[in-house]
Amino acid sequence: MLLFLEAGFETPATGVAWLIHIISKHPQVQQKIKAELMSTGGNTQELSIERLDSLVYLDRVVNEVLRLAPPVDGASRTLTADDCLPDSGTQLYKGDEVFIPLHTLAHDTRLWSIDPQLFCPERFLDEDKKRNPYAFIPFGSGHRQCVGQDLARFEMKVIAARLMQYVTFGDGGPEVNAGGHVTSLTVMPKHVGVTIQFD
Ligand code: HEM
Repeated sequence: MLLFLEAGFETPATGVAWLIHIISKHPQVQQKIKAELMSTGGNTQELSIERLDSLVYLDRVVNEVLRLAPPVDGASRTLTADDCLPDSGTQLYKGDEVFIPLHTLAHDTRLWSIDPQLFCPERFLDEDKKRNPYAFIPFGSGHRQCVGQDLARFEMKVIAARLMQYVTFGDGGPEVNAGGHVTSLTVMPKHVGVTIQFD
């Protein structure tokens, strides 16, 4: 239970902080989310499961936030048997700990067609749809992958949709909204300063 609280509290909160920081610098992305909300329900404020499911552009935005700024930057595995890496032939031994750099994979130019430094939700629709399956694993992979990932995506999507129904975020300027990062349990944005306009 404690693990669930520890693993499940800060992570989506960090994801939402990154989302607000990033979309504040991309007004056109906010306009597209708002347009999608209008086209799927007009002025109604209700966010049913069906309506949330139909917000496919918002899914791409959440994915792109998790790719550009993954709240967890790595996972690790301990080898239970000797093995070697397929391409390089590097020998690994039982008991070795291997670090899987989730952030690095998500920013490796060899694995992405569209510049991975760019915030581009459309990449999940276009060129990068057929990417290497391990290029984007913000919740890890395999049988120890994050058990809370559906809940986390749902939380981020509901919060983003609700916010976009009521407000538009503006960039608070190069210093207060400088981003950067600070690492504790998660990798959080260091400087988030946005303006909030009520629509
Ligand atoms: C954006 C939010 C989240 C991110 C980025 C995230 C990321 C991760 C990552 C990278 C791992 C390690 C996976 C691996 O080793 O392959 C993990 C494990 C875990 N996560 Fe999440 N997580 C998030 C939200 C949540 C939530 C909401 C919960 C629970 C309510 C949760 C519960 C757990 C648990 C219990 C584990 C350990 C699983 C195991 O060892 O079998 N996480 N998470």
